[in-house]
Amino acid sequence: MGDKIRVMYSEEEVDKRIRELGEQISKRYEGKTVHMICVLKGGVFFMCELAKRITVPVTMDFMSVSSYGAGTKSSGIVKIVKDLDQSIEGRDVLVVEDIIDSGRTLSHLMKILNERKPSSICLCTLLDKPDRREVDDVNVDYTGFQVPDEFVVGYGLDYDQLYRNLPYVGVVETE
Ligand SMILES: O=P(O)(O)OC[C@H]1O[C@H](OP(=O)(O)OP(=O)(O)O)[C@H](O)[C@@H]1O
Ligand SMILES: Nc1nc2[nH]cnc2c(=O)[nH]1
Repeated sequence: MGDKIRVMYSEEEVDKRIRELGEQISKRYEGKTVHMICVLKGGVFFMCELAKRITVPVTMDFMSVSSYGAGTKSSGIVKIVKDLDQSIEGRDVLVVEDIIDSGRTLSHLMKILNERKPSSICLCTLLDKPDRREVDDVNVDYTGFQVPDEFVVGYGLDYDQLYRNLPYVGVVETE
């Protein structure tokens, strides 16, 4: 019973990479407080693990967005389903995502957040699928892994809401 999942990045590989990202981010924000914004739901697992590896002071907020899609294709118009609880004006913001695919969600979201006048804003994603990009204005500051054009699950990423809790990144094998 259940789908077969092929491991793409093991728990150990993901943990190691998150530690490296945590070190880089801690250096960049030395002397500052980093205000981490998690894009729900997929970003939650990465956000928690990354936050534990950051050594400068951290505050957190959460946001949920959905794309107005035409069919299955994202239009890139982002509707805010749950907005941030706090203002980001004057803060050093780090947006944390699980995956960037077409780039449409983040392109739109970063514009919305920039209008709120943060002191700085960076984007960190666990996974990036550059081959799928449809927009060219998404600047990714920190990437865990670049992945090929396969549908990945685990570490926050779902398939029909399942598999988010897998402690590794994998691909659902269809036979
Ligand atoms: O680059 P794009 O093509 O715009 O796709 C990326 C978006 O898709 C995923 O979210 P999803 O809509 O699956 O929501 P979820 O995190 O709640 O599963 C991911 O977390 C990004 O927000
Ligand atoms: N779960 C999942 N969600 C996505 N959203 C965009 N690309 C992907 C993917 O590969 N897996």
